[in-house]
Amino acid sequence: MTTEDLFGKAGAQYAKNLPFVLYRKPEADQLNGLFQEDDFLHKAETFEETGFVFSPFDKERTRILIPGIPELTIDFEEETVSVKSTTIKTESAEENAHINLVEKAVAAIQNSALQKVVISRKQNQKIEDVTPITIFKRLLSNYKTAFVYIWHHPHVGTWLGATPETLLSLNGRKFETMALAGTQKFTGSLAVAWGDKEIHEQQLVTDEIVTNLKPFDLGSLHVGNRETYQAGALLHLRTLISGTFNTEGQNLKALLKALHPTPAVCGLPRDLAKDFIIKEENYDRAFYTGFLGELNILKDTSKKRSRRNVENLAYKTLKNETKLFVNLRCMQYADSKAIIYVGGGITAASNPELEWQETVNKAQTIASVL
Ligand SMILES: C=C(O[C@@H]1C=C(C(=O)O)C=C[C@H]1O)C(=O)O
Repeated sequence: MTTEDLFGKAGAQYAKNLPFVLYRKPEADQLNGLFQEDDFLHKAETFEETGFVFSPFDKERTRILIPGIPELTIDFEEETVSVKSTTIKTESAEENAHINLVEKAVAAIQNSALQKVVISRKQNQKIEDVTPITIFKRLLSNYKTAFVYIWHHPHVGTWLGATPETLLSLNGRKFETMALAGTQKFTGSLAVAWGDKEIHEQQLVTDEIVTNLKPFDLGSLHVGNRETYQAGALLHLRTLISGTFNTEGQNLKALLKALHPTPAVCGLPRDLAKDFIIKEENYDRAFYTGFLGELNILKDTSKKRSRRNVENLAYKTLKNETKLFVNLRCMQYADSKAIIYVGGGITAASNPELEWQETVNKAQTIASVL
């Protein structure tokens, strides 16, 4: 299918108010899409389903599935789309409420076993005369290293995002995940200094992911070096974590239960952080900080034709692949407004005003495509 056909199909689907998702994986040279012919709300219950899963932050709530095998484009080339960036306007009441909540989180960390908690908020932004598919095109053009998507379901709404964070990539016995935390503005160079707060906060995430993976039947585990990673106008600290399981066909449900929500979006210890979030945040995160992506898609992973394997060409290596991302840097599209979701990790060393500013910076990177 051509890119134009895929966009045409998505536009028609949106006009008919039927479920669909369009997405591009990080650095990929293909655009993918999945379309549903009716408005049935399918659920991902066992994680043995095939399709595209869209899961809320709260594991107890419905995880939505658009079933099937994704269509892909063969001629995808990113257009460079220029946009006049919208500037976020914040209210002082929002600022005070966020700062108070961060202060409360710091006090809870000082006075209990809580070590880190991610505090977030939503920000409404007026938009005019722009379709969600146009916003998606702008995200594609601005965030080449991100997982970029537009997801629509008539019973749920329209969500868009460009997330820098992989939750889990699983192909046969091989897996990859990452610890991403710590934020500063990108000002032209990756050679930046990081404070102790950010290094500590990110190390907590790495350690917790490794601890949660250890009970599985691992063949190997590799924890990469901590590196500075650019996500649009922001920089983060990132550690890639990869390895193999001893057998194929891991219990995906159990793995996701172990990994999600990571301390990058919830906190540590997980239950204490989650209780704090549910009790204190005072709004519904819905799909923000949940996860999304391809579930159990059969992929041909055989090596490209070479002299050595030419006689083996009859034996294609078909493996089930799952590629899930954390739903960050995202927004909900509603008639004339975008609801942008942003947060940041709080530790004992957090400065409440700086944490507020971090959420403004994050909202601003998303608003730059509106
Ligand atoms: C929670 C968000 O991002 C997470 C929190 C970060 C931080 O606290 O510095 C950085 C990257 C993400 O792990 C968000 O973007 O809304």
